[in-house]
Amino acid sequence: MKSAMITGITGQDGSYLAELLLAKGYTVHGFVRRNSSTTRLRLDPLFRDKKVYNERLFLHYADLDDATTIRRVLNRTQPDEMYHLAGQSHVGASFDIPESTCQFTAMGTLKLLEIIRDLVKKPKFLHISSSEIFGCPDESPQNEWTPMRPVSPYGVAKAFATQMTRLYRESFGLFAVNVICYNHESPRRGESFVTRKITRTAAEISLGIEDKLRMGSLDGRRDWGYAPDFVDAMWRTLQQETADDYVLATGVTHSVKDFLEAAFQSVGLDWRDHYQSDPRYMRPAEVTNLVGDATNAQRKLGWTATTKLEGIVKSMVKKDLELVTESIAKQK
Ligand SMILES: C[C@H]1O[C@H](OP(=O)(O)OP(=O)(O)OC[C@H]2O[C@@H](n3cnc4c(=O)[nH]c(N)nc43)[C@H](O)[C@@H]2O)[C@@H](O)[C@@H](O)C1=O
Repeated sequence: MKSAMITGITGQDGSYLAELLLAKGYTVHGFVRRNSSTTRLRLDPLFRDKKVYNERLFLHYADLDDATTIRRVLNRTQPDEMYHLAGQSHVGASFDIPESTCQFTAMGTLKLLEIIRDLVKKPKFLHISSSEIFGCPDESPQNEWTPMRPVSPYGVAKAFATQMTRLYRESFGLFAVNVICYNHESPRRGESFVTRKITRTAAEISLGIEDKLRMGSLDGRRDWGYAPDFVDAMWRTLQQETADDYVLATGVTHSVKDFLEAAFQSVGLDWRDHYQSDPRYMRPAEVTNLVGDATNAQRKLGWTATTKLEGIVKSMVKKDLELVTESIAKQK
């Protein structure tokens, strides 16, 4: 049976990917950062299955800049596939912390590529890139050949890592893939991203424990897909004979305002009664209208994004209503 290593296993995509690979019979390893909390909520369902937890799921401490530990663990575990999903992924935050964003997202990826280049048994490597590499592009929709014109420190870091992944494929012969992911959401999305912030606050307002939703610009449009669809495509990319780059997107955009309206409507509220503009959430530069062309993924992987935004909003609001209700009950 195959084995895989996942960086960023505790995140939204990492947890869905771990589930998918375990269901396919893989042994799954994950790198996790050491901190004082051992709570890993998104992996809890996997930890509860004692057979999986004891025999096929292994977590290893290593920060992305700890090359010695990463090399040692990779030498010991010898995975067939490596999915590199970790890094500072908040675009807004990258304007406040550009150095650490580049250290982990850009240099962290280069370090992994360097380690793999030296391994005797080289795993197939996937780098999760981002539509942020296109920034404000001249063409729409964007594909794998659209020039990179990033407008955030995060986008610049991802552009560097994407180009390095291509270079290690073309110059050093690694099986190295970029998946250029447009926004992808789910009930496991981090609460500081706009979709989850909206669904969480809509749930709180409808249950009477919050009144206002403070936000930045509502004008941006996003090509929003569903995270479990995206991790399925990630797995497919490493089952191919040759490595390539793939845009993963739905090809349809909606505005932040559309999302807001849909989420509030689903709990019977009008967002205009609760929305408050807050300059803290405005960014120095915005990508306004990114939309992806996933033809390459469709043709080579047989993949299309299946879940529509309406279904994503509903599933997120439903989960947040459950979570907020639970936390209110605990406080009583
Ligand atoms: C593809 C790409 O996708 C994601 O990056 P993002 O598109 O920046 O996602 P977001 O949910 O932070 O913002 C979406 C939009 O919503 C606006 N917005 C308004 N008010 C708030 C607000 O209060 N919070 C946030 N976070 N955004 C706000 C914000 O200005 C922007 O126009 C990451 O996964 C990234 O890793 C990635 O690769």
